Amino acid sequence: MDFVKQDDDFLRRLQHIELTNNSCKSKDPSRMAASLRNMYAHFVDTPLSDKRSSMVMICESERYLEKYAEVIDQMDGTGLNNYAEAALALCSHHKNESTKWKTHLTGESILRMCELDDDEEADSGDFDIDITIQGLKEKCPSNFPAAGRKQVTGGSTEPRQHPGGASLFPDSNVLPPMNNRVRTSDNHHTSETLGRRGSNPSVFNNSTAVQTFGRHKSDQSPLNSSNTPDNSRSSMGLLRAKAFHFNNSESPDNSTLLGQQQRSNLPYGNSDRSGPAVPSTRPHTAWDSGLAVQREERFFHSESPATNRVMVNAQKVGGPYANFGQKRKCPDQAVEKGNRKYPRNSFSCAEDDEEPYNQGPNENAHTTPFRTAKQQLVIDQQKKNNHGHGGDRSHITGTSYGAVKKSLGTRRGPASKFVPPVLSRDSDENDFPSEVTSRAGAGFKPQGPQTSVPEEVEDERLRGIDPKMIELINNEIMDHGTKITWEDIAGLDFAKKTIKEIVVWPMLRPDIFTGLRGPPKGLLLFGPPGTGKTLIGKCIASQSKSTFFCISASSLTSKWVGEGEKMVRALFAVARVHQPAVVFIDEIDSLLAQRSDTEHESSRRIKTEFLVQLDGAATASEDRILVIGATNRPQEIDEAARRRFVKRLLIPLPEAVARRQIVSNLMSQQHSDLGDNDVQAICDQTDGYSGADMNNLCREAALGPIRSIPLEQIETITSDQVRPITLKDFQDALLQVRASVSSKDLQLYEEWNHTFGSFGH
Ligand SMILES: Nc1ncnc2c1ncn2[C@@H]1O[C@H](COP(=O)(O)OP(=O)(O)OP(=O)(O)O)[C@@H](O)[C@H]1O
Repeated sequence: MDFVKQDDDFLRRLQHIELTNNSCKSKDPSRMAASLRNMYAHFVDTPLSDKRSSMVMICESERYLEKYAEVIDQMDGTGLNNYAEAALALCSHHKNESTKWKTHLTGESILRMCELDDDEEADSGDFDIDITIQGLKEKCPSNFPAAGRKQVTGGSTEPRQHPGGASLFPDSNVLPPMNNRVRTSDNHHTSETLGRRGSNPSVFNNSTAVQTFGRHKSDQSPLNSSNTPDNSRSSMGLLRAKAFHFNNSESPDNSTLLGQQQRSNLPYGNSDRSGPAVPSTRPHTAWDSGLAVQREERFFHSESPATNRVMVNAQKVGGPYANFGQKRKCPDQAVEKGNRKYPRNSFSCAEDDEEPYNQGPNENAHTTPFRTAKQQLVIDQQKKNNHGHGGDRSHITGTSYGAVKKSLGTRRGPASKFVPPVLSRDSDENDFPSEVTSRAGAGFKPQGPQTSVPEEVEDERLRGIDPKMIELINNEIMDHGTKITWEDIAGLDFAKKTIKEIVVWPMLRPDIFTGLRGPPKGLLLFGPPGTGKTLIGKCIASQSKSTFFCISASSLTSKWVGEGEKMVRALFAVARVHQPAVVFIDEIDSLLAQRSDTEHESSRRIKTEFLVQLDGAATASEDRILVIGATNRPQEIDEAARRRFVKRLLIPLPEAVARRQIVSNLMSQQHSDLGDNDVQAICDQTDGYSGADMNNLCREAALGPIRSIPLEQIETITSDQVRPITLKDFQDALLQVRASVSSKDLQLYEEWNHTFGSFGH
């Protein structure tokens, strides 16, 4: 930065910016407006004799500009925030929400930008651009050779000669189509003026080039503002992709110039040409960052008549994205019409065409409020989310309820797609995207904009329950996984038999199982982790044709602090509506832990509510709700709660037969050459493995054939060329996957089972 310090002029300008910044802090709108204009004029009016120094000036100025954004953003309705943000965007490449960005501009990137632009210019289509150099407006034919039309030496006012000898700019009033800009080679600045064809030439008393957009009316330079120190204005040659337009005219006519100009002269600005538009106030996207060419289009008007209209346009002049004062077009259209392909994320289709912020000043610029990039981002995000859910669900606050990601009662494993067989509202599903209905399952009724309250609210039993919670339960806690059969659960014969007798049959035939034969309302499954407790819960729901609600107790206590008991109440209420129902509560020990002095008040309330609900489910004989608690730490459960789980079943580690079944089941879905002896060998070596451990072992072994594929073939090899899984793969996998349950823990389960369990063997 030393060379900057030597640059007195630069320092003077920085000082001025600093002063201006201070005056901005006065928060006086009129003073601020004037200050900003002056600041901006200094900012722009730099004798850009050196690319690097101007670049550094931009970098140095950025923090002041960011301050502007902060100060001015607090002032709604002044329009000045546009100004600051636009100026900020000049430096920040749209990263004006961050304080830690670094400019993309480097000496190299700037030079590269010019070269790349040269290439792009050769490709771009025909369109018209007025060129103004030193007050001379000339024209260039679109078919003029690139080399010829790009170089204008010395900022000379002499028309550039066509290689063939003809003047490039024979007639300033008749402007045939041309491509792109003219660059002055002495100062490396770019002259880009998008003027209206046939209009009077704009006057720039400076040999540096200026990039402007719009018709220059009444011989006014677009920078000819009374508020600017002089009429000499030079653009930031480095940032030639951006244009700054100062216009002091109060003529209403001028307010419409820019949009008109743009439509008539730019390739996609023309109404009969379609193409993707600049993603206006969107955050910086990657598609153009390599060129360091950003596009920003924005109009804003000061409320003060004395305040100039300022246009900031970061379009690349004549580039394929050029669009100004024009609604954006869907990129698909562009593809259809043979234009360039653009990253879809950079654009919005359909509904975006309705967005006002991208319209020209003669359209809605006066009536639509300006949005900052951040605001626009939030709006876009909301739109995206709403679309993803098949309707307006904005009534669900993402921070509290209805988060897209399933956060409660999440369980892993294949059963996550269980479809409850009880509810059938298939007719509604057809109207919604498949991902919505599949995610929410049969019990889910997507809501359109008009129906903000779930239909269950209509139910008497849901009176007083927060509709948001109801929806959360429907979407997040009600499980809609795949159907589980008893055969899917290896081993555990005693547990399966007991459950069928005391739970499934009574739920299937409530008319027979009445009175003393009535099913227990609480079932406790305890045992080592990964032994299939959740699997059993899902199987019960599936086989008893019940709706399955699965929630993790720790979520209730930790995530829903202060609302946990409401959640419990809502959960049981919804379960009552969806009878027969199975409420599976994993890690129930964390919900029903024994009382202690350190127990948190909210935890105590949740526990109390849960026991009340459990009692209610038990006493209301007509209710067919089964509560299944699962735990790895049964000894921690409060004795009052334990009493309510009248059946307590140990779900032990799978025996050899069960392990064998697990391996066989999983391998049957894979290409393997395991014989019976191999499977037996695997079972012999996996004593003490849980069902989940066996699952992991098989997964690890299944990766063996993939690992043996040479790296260079991994992209091309077909699936039938992958070798089968062998015993060797399992032996390797056994080194990776160990048993997760200790024998000491097993002993504890056995003891507790012996004391409290419903053991039958
Ligand atoms: N008996 C079993 N038969 C088949 N697969 C099993 C069995 N036990 C466990 N698994 C496998 O292990 C995975 C985890 O099982 P599950 O979640 O039901 O265990 P869990 O006992 O509920 O575990 P945790 O106590 O940690 O919650 C299942 O998805 C399944 O793939």
